[in-house]
Amino acid sequence: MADDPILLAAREALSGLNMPDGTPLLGAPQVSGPVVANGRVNVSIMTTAQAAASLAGVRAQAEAALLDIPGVESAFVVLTNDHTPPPRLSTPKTAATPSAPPKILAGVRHVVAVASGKGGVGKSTTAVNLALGLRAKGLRVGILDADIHGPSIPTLLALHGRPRMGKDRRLLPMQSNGLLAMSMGMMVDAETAMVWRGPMVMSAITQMLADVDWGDLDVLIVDMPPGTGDAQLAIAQGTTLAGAVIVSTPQDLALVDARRGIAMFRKVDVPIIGLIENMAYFTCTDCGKQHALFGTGGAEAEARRLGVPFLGAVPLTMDLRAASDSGQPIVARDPDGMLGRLYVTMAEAVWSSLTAPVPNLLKN
Ligand SMILES: Nc1ncnc2c1ncn2[C@@H]1O[C@H](COP(=O)(O)OP(=O)(O)OP(=O)(O)O)[C@@H](O)[C@H]1O
Repeated sequence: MADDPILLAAREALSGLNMPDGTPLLGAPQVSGPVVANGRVNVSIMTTAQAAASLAGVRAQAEAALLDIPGVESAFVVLTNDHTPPPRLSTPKTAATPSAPPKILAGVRHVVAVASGKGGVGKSTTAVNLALGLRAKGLRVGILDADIHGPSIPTLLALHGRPRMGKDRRLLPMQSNGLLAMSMGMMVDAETAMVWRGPMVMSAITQMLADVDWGDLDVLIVDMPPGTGDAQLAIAQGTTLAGAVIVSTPQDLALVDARRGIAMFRKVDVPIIGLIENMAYFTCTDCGKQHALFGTGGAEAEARRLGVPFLGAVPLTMDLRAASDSGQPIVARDPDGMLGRLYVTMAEAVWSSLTAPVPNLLKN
C-alpha cells in the first residue's frame, strides 16, 4: 500500500543515503524496494561480486536506519549478483559470494543439506526428523528452512510468532523440540522472494545466515528448496556444506531427479552422505500387508549404481503425516516406535559420515 506508514518511514529513512558514487540510494537503477510486509523491510541492490565490498557501508547504514523505525522487526538489504556465471567444476566455494560464509557460521561444526530433485517427496519431513535424531544423540542441532518459496518447517515444528532480535541486532533462532530453528519464510516476504532468481536467492541466504545468531552447533541441517536449478547450486556453493542427504520417492522419475541432485552436489565437490527413500512402501491398516506401490529396491539399486550410501527406506504412513501436521514430528512424538528408531539410525549414519568420513565419501 502506498500509504503504509512503515513504507513511508522506510523511504524517509533511506532518503538521506547515497550509493558509493554519490547518487541517492533511492531511485538508483540497481536498487529495488523498499518492500514492506508484516514488519519486515527488504531492499535489493544489484551488484557484482567485485563491487559488493564497496556497498557494505551503505548496506549497514540502510539496515540500521530501517531497524530504527518503530514497528520494523527485521530489515534486510540484499546485495544481489544477477550476472554471476553458472559455477564451474571445482570453483572455490566462496568465489561468487559477496559475504564470506566461513565467518557466517563460525560456531557451526557441520552444515548438512537435505535436498531433493523435485518437490513433494518428503524432504522437509526427512530434514526435521533427521535433525531430531541427531538431537536424540545429545548433539546441538539447528535447522534452517531455506525453501523461501514454500517454507514448511514452521508447520512441522509448530513455530509461531516471530524470531526475536538479540543484543547485537542479529536474529535469535526459535526453539522447538530441543532444536534451534529458523525459516527463511520468517525473514523474507514470499512475494519479495518470488522475483528473486538463483544468484539472488544465494546472496539473500548467505546474508540472512549472517544475520542469525546460531551460537555453537554440532550440526546445522539446511532444508533446501526443491530442485536442482541455479538457486540450489548457488546455496550448495555458498554455505560450505559438509555433505548432502538426498531424499527421493521410489518412482523412476523421482529417481531421475535424485540423480540430477547428486550430480549437482558432486559438481561443487559436496560429498553425498547418502540417499533416503521416502514413501517406499505402504502398510495396509486393514490387512497389515506391505505394498510396494512403485516396486521395491529401486532407490537402493540406484544408490549402488551411483556409488552413494543408501541410508534407509521410510514407509508411507498415516502416523508420519499426522505427526508432521500436528507440529510434533514422529521422532519427537514416538522416538522408540519403528519410524522413530529408523530416523535415529539414519541420523547416526549421517553423524558417522560427518565425523569419520570413509574414503568413498570423499571421492564420490
Ligand atoms: N513417509 C511419509 N508418509 C506419509 N506422509 C508423508 C511421508 N513423508 C512426507 N509425507 C507428507 O507429504 C507431504 C509433503 O512432505 P514434505 O513437506 O516433507 O515434502 P517436501 O519434499 O519438503 O515438499 P516441498 O517440495 O513442498 O517442500 C506432507 O504432508 C508430509 O506430511
